[in-house]
Amino acid sequence: MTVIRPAEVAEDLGDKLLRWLVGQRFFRTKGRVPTSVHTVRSSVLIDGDPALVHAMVSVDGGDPYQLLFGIRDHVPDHVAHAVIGSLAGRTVYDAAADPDLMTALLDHLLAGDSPSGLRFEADQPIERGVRPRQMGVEQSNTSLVYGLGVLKLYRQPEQGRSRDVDLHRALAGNPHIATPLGVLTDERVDTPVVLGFMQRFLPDAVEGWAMATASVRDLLAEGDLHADEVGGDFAGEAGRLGAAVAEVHTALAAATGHRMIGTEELGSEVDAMHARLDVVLGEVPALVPEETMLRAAFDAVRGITGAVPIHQIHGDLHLGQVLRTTAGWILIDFEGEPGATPEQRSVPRSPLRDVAAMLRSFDYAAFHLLPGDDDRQRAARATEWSDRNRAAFCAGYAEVGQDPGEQAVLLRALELDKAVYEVRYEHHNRPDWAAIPLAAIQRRA
Ligand SMILES: Nc1ncnc2c1ncn2[C@@H]1O[C@H](COP(=O)(O)OP(=O)(O)O)[C@@H](O)[C@H]1O
Ligand SMILES: O=P(O)(O)O[C@H]1O[C@H](CO)[C@@H](O[C@H]2O[C@H](CO)[C@@H](O)[C@H](O)[C@H]2O)[C@H](O)[C@H]1O
Repeated sequence: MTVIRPAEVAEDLGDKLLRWLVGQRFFRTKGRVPTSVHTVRSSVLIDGDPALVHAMVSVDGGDPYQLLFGIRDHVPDHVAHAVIGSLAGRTVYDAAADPDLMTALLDHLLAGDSPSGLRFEADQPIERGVRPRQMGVEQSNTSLVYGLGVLKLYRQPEQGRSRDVDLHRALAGNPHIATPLGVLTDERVDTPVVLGFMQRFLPDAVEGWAMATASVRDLLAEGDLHADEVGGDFAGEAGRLGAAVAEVHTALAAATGHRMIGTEELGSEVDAMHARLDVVLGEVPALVPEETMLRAAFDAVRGITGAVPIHQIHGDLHLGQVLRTTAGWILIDFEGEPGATPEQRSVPRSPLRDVAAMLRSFDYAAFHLLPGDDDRQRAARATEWSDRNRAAFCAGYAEVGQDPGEQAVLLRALELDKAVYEVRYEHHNRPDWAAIPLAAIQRRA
């Protein structure tokens, strides 16, 4: 009789696994057809029917993905959508979709001393036997809600330390983060890899992006009223968000250290902005007419005479990374700058970089309904919304931290640098939206 070889489930599934992976949001090797899978390491966490296999699987030799294979003789209806293929008459599927196996997974981890080489270090007591549900949001990882906690499994975990975990732990007790509850580590390798992070689940959380865009929609639906007159005005929230971001910055500076930089280091920042622009100009011809203006805005930073503070910041702040709860604004996902190496992400930065990123996000929220729309009145309303909320955010920030308006030259350069990044991001990922950052750059000419 043919048997399943747990250590080679990925190889034995072969093309079926590749086809499944290509359809997953977390699969990053888009644009070319993958051809091979290789199990870097694996452990059988549960043997029998069902079985659970944890595997780190490399595709075409790239950084491994974290996969959880469920294996059953007969799959119940509720996991039918997660089937990857069959082997030796048994069905193999994505176990993250199976609450029974995910209940068993957490219990296995909490039991400790696991021969599987997976270790869960709890920051707070965690209840056992809780049946989870998958978060079910658009996300690049996989999150499971276990009662009061949400466990995020990193689908393509980074080697070495996790910035997300380290900064959350450094901020433990801060009211503007989701409390860290525990960390899942892979100890089958010499340098442990963080595979998962559990944090307090916030059942009443609403994403800032959802709130902001609902407010914009309310304004655009009104012919006669202004931003401060419509029901869904967001400026109060924008101000509170600014204060929350400033509080987190102050706490990060206190917990992880801060220092001042002068002309020389600012000059290196400017060089980096030019280098990023060089890349995007080569890829997106529509940006070429803005080159002179952009370079002048970057070079203006060389003229800043006073010292500028730097410390650890969020690094990827936008309205999709902030949640409004009944207790206030929460910042999530401190993984840092997307696309950057772990070393680049851990470099201390000006907190204005986060401010600039959030200001860009207000512009996105304002204009996301308008690409391809040349109705001047709607564009004027969107501009009104953006200006009002950007100003409110900065005013809220200034109540707690340094007034961003006092560093207008640096803020402008950072905002344009972010918009250049966005032009490239949209060009590759959401071409319909490329007009949003491009128009913002053109407006600031
Ligand atoms: N602690 C939490 N409580 C409630 N919802 C959360 C929590 N953390 C994240 N979320 C929700 O899950 C989404 C994805 O989370 P995120 O950490 O950004 O995952 P990813 O890195 O996979 O994109 C968030 O946008 C938010 O809607
Ligand atoms: O996946 P991440 O959250 O790390 O960030 C990436 O995707 C973001 C889009 O979801 C993208 O953000 C851009 O679009 C947002 C609206 O969807 C907007 O609020 C941001 O200002 C804009 O940068 C982010 O750039 C990208 O890295």
